[in-house]
Amino acid sequence: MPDTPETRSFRLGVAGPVGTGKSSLIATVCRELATELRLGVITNDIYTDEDARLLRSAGVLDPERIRAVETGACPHTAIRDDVTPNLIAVEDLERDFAPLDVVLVESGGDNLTATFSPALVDAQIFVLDVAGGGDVARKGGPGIARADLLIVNKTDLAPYVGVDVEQMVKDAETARDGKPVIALSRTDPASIALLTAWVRSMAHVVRTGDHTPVDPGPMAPHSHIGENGEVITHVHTH
Ligand SMILES: Nc1nc2c(ncn2[C@@H]2O[C@H](COP(=O)(O)OP(=O)(O)OP(=O)(O)O)[C@@H](O)[C@H]2O)c(=O)[nH]1
Repeated sequence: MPDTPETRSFRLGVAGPVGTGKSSLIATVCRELATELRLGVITNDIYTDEDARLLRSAGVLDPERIRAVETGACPHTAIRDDVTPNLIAVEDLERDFAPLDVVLVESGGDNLTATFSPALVDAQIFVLDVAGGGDVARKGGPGIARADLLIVNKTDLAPYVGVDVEQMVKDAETARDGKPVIALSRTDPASIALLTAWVRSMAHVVRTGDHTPVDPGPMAPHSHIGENGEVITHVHTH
């Protein structure tokens, strides 16, 4: 179905390495904003609908508004190269619950270089966590350097993993040339308020037509082991 101003939502991607807290962040956004904004969620998992089920069981949004895309072996392909299954899922959700204000699209947990195509989302959040090590923000990559928002997540764990959050945020800010960075923990209400303020303000900017989606750039060439043990190499050039 073609997009019309009435049915088109703000499509917000959430990407980042496995286990950095993407689903939890989406649950937090839903918990905080579901009474204020009309929300929907699309999850991407390789072989299951695990993330969608987890979010439904969190009870933060009408379960019907949370749908899963199973991506097959290469999770970033579904958010970067062949976004059709995700676009169909987003448009179905927008049609079934029209009008929606925001559809959050969670990528399958991947590596440091996976990013969304601007053909699928209007803006994207890249999620790191302190448990991945304090130096990870310095390693760069398209998501860290150019996502619309970078989250340094699970700051409550920093003392246990010996990470200096302030330094990690400084490193991230240096890598990002002034683009926003939020140090987040689900146990820190002030950090959650910063996140929801950002979502709210992006939703407004997108709605008023004052936002141009930016492509963070392609991911590096890499290989996966396929279901039958074969090596599958991907070279993403766009
Ligand atoms: N201490 C702490 N743990 C967190 C926080 N946010 C998420 N977690 C935990 O981190 C783990 C991974 O969180 P998820 O939200 O499932 O991470 P994900 O990035 O969606 O994971 P994949 O979809 O598998 O890539 C879970 O055990 C969460 O409970 C946080 O702010 N603090």
